[in-house]
Amino acid sequence: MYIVQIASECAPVIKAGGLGDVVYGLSRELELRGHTVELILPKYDCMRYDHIWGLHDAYCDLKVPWYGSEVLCDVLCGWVHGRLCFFIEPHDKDNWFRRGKYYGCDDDPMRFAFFSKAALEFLQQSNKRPDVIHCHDWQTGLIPVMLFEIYKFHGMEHQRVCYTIHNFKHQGNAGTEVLYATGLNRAPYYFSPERLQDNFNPFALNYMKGGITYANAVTTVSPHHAWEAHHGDFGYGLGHTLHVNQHKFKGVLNGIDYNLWNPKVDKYISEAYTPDTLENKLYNKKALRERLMLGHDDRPLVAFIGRLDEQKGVHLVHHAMYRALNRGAQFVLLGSATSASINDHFQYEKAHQNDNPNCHLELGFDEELSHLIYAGADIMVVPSNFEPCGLTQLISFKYGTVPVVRGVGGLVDTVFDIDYDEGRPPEKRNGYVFYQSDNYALETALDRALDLWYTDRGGFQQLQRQGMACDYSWNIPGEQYIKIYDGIRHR
Ligand SMILES: Nc1ncnc2c1ncn2[C@@H]1O[C@H](COP(=O)(O)OP(=O)(O)O[C@H]2O[C@H](CO)[C@@H](O)[C@H](O)[C@H]2O)[C@@H](O)[C@H]1O
Repeated sequence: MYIVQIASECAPVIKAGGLGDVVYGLSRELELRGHTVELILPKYDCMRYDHIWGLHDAYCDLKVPWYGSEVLCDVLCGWVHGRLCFFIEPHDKDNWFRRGKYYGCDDDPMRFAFFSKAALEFLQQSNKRPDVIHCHDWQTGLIPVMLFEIYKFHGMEHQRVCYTIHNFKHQGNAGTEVLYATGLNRAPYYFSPERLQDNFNPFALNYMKGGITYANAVTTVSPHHAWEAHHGDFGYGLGHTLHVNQHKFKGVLNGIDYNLWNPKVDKYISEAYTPDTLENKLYNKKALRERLMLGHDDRPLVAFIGRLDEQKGVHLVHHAMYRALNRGAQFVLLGSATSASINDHFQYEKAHQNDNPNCHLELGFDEELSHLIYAGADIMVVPSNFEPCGLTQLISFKYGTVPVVRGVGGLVDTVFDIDYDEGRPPEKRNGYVFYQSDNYALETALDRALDLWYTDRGGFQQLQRQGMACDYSWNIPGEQYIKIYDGIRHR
């Protein structure tokens, strides 16, 4: 099969969070299974050019219709750790992808509407006719809309779309201007409840709703979150739209790429290890402590890695830090804040903990350091308010780091409480789970993890090995996506 992935991220060249990991990991898995995969991405000024091999011009003077005129683009092509990627670079007066950041601009809806349009123009003009276009999140929600309303009539009638939602909270809203810019026009047609009209703001179009409505298959990134989004509050207003489209909606649990996330081969960690040589994990704890100038006494090390966003339960991250410190553990945080107020809060905490030999807060994005933290920590906290899948607990398992998580979304599908998950034999359990979102609930799980570390080192190591034995590779999800593609492609 010929599959084109269109997304706003692909790790490690463009990564703001888990979306990038998934786009890369899934593409690699599909290729390993013998399919042809190409990726289309924006060419941001701030992406990691050091991860692209052989970047060269692939298609010059791509003319993309925009507001009844045209925007000239170059398309460059290169390999990102073996994956063939096309990068679209518009020569526009607003410098859409030359902002020094991936997201967070007032005109994000217009930037990514343009990217979606340009990606389709590129396919159309370069005569690429994939069996399946797989697009991701709100940034590419307009792709199926434009494919079936415009490009279908220009030689692309056989293409089918799979649309994956990684985060329902960000849906992409715009007004009529986006219809005139993209050439969709016909405002009354699209501003209807069956098409793109937002379910709560009648004056807004909703890209994600468009993606759900027009795509041939819609997925989110875990079965439990699919249920929550459809039946609970986590669809952020799209529950009804999911209900109407339930015949084509399902949850497929993410995998992680064990070529990249694997303590046996990881080049960013100080000492390789496997379940059989778990004692070598200690060298990584030592290296992490040296790098962050932490003390070296015999204490457990608790970590958090993630975007510092309301989604991640920042109030509980804050509490986990103080609880861990009070219980005599060390605490390491790696995160970049998504709002000024959260950033200010953690900057204040960082200054406050500056001289503490048992605490380190690293505020920013640092891929290399994240690997060493996964390898060096004993316990990883994931106290999310909502979590469509969650990759940090999956990576933690592979590195023998025990997750302490809140039981929501994909965390429910992947973490099984060692003390309380009665539906599963003890040797298949792998972490600690709590359910409420107050401090006390977090303590009930974090304390149990720390108690085991303090009182039964052998038991703790056994739990680490049980996590390492779990298979959260792309193997099974890869197969599930192929089935979905097969079900929608034109025969
Ligand atoms: N400051 C930092 N420095 C270095 N690395 C950092 C970092 N902050 C985060 N990371 C890394 O980024 C990834 C984050 O994964 P998450 O599952 O938390 O994704 P996120 O919430 O962004 O995405 C959404 O998409 C993913 C993928 O579908 C879903 O798993 C998730 O639930 C959903 O919210 C991990 O690889 C983590 O190590």
